[in-house]
Amino acid sequence: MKFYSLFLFLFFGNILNAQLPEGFVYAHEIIPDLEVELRYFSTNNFVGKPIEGYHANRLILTKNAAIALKKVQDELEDINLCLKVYDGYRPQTAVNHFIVWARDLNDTIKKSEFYPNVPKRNLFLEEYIATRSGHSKGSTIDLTIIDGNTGKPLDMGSPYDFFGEASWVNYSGITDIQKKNRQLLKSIMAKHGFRNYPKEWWHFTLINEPFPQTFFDFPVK
Ligand SMILES: C[C@@H](N)C(=O)N[C@H](C)C(=O)O
Ligand SMILES: [Zn+2]
Repeated sequence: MKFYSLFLFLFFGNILNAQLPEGFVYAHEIIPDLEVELRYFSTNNFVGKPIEGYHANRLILTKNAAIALKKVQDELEDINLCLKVYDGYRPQTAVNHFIVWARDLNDTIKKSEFYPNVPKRNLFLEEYIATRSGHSKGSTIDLTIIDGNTGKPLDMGSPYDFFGEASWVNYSGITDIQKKNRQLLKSIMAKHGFRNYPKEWWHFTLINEPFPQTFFDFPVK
């Protein structure tokens, strides 16, 4: 029976993955209980609109990144915590949408929420958003930790995609609990092969990423 289930999983898994480039998976195939809220598929992001290239709330990652992330999730579940992912593979089309949005300096509808202290014209310059993003290589993830019972995110001292010093990993103006939560995320991700981006506590890249030179541009659907 077990063999039969495995056969079905591999067979249908391969059909589902057929639209994805070799080496990519839907993260739920590897981590079925992963919480995913792709912010760029929604209006709850720094642009205030759904971002081009995102057609579904489906997390796509390289298979290597998904397997490593599963180990993080398993370890967190042992202490009644879980991961919540806000972004993973990001098509270049989406990055191009950010670039076009950034040129319109009059559109600051989400400034007070996401970048109150950084001039819009500096968001790329100060490296809060990249014109060629690691996300497009498929092994970079934006995520936080949530409570296993309530589903509430741990307090990280600043919200996801808050661009500014308060989101720098080593920012000193946060409480000890917030520092401890950031360190927990950073250390458990490091243990399973991910390095953190010092300006964003939520942004991690698999150190041995399989496509270090390739920026993909297939849609998220
Ligand atoms: C936009 C933000 N979530 C992010 O991922 N920033 C980094 C620098 C990127 O765009 O790759
Ligand atoms: Zn990121």
